[in-house]
Amino acid sequence: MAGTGVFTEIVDGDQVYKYYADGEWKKSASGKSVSIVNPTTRKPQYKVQGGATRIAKLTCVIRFHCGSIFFIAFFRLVDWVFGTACTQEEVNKVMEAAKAAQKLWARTPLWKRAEHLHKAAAILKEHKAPIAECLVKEIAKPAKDAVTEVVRSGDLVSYTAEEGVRILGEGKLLVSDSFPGNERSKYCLSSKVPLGVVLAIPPFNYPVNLAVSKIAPALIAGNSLVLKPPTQGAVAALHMIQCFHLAGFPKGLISCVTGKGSEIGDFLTMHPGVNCISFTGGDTGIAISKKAGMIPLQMELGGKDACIVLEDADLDLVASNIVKGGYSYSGQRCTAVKVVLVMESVADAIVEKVKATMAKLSVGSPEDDCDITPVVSESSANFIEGLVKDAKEKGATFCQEYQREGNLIWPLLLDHVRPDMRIAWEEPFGPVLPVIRISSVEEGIHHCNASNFGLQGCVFTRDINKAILISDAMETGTVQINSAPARGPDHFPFQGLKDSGIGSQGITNSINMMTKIKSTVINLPSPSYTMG
Ligand SMILES: NC(=O)C1=CN([C@@H]2O[C@H](COP(=O)(O)OP(=O)(O)OC[C@H]3O[C@@H](n4cnc5c(N)ncnc54)[C@H](OP(=O)(O)O)[C@@H]3O)[C@@H](O)[C@H]2O)C=CC1
Ligand SMILES: O=C(O)C(O)COP(=O)(O)O
Repeated sequence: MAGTGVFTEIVDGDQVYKYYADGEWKKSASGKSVSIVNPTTRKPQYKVQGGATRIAKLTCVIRFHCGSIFFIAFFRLVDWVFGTACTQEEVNKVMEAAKAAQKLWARTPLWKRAEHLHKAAAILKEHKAPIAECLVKEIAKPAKDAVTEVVRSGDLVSYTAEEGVRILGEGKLLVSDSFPGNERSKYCLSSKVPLGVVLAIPPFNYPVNLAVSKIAPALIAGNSLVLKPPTQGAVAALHMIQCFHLAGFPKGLISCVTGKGSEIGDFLTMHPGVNCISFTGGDTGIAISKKAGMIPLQMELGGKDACIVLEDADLDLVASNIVKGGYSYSGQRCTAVKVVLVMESVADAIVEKVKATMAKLSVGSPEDDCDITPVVSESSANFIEGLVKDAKEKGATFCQEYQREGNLIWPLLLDHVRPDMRIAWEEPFGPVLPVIRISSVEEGIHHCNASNFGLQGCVFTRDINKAILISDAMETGTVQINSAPARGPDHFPFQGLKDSGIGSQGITNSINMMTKIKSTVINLPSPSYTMG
């Protein structure tokens, strides 16, 4: 059970989860806590260190009632000065400890770093049940998917350890005589060295998996790591961190500070002690990339993944992929199918097949492992409802009746969506999927490329030549042929173009991204040619 057994020390007597710094679980001097609301019951479930002060709450009231930018800015400033999440002093200490620990860790043999990671992976998997329980309660992830997230995370950590040993164990030797005008008198040895302190900020929908996808590459490459988990999902992340603690990593190497991103985020992302930021989330990432200093950034942001369906597609395969891709975890995946662009001649058939498959989806609580569960927050449900209302007003065809109870929204397919509707472009992050009927492949590609996002896309056709041409024309980081978009397997490259991100994830790419190249050049007194 969460917070018990090996996890007892991570929670205090008042049932507030502690933050993790310098190898210890601590209570913040802020003396405040933030409640994590269970999306299903809509009641407070857990508490973590940090939290909104009265002033922050007042800020919201004033924003609501008068909306004055001046008042908002003033109260935000007051709020910032008085501090609400883990305090700035605590963050400073975390950064100092991370810097010191990193110097020693970088001198730890690679195979030993890998051993630690393998140990953490095994502990993580051993404790999958309490961590999955947190995912169910904090983010309403269906019970089986919650367990899968933890197991997948353990596998990711182990694979990263193995991959790190392989790719970091290799360097390059360059010789000078390949460049015009040079003799073979210089040998350049280049290898990958750590960046320093990596700041990891994952989103609510994979608080464990998208945390370890940053933690493991950072650590195997010899960096230290500071995690700011999403508030919704923080308790699952703190349990995961305890697994790393139990694996015996040196003090200060890994830290986890909690508190609302809106309050603690700027201080963290602009902290001079941070040498790299790996962020996954929404538009916040765009703002961070403008504020962060001259450090490497890995940004995985939103998406509006298009599914282009040609006349010759296997329609049953298309329908099952649209339902899986559009509605898994209630559409709260950056890689969810977010718009279907189907050729008019097969549109009726596809819509009927999708409707029939959707009718089999169970709707209810994550504890019952339902397919469709409540979305993460009331504000998210309200946002989704706004998109649905807009589509209704503008004449979309509702394939099912719109239903909502609290944060639970029944899966909805909207047919005959047109480009003037918000749902054609915006990311609902919920179980609502628009269908746009197209009369040519070019029209589909044009819609896909007109989006400000460019994460993934997919195309369904039996003609591989057409599929390749379409894939090449789509401005997205990945195109799936005959399958719905997906990030995994986790060693595949994963990247977004345009507003969907900077850099590339995937185990190998993340390890490389969290290192820099260091060269040592040996200058010989006279040219030397092998076997010469
Ligand atoms: N491309 C990808 O791989 C993925 C993209 N996403 C995108 O993320 C969005 C939904 O996730 P969501 O968690 O709501 O995204 P957010 O961008 O709201 O939050 C992501 C993380 O950033 C933190 N944060 C918030 N404000 C700041 C700040 N000013 N500075 C630093 N950190 C901050 C959040 O903390 P807190 O929770 O405390 O606010 C959270 O940990 C969708 O747009 C989705 O498409 C989601 C998953 C994967
Ligand atoms: O966070 C997300 O939404 C992803 O990175 C998608 O992961 P998935 O394709 O494995 O669900």
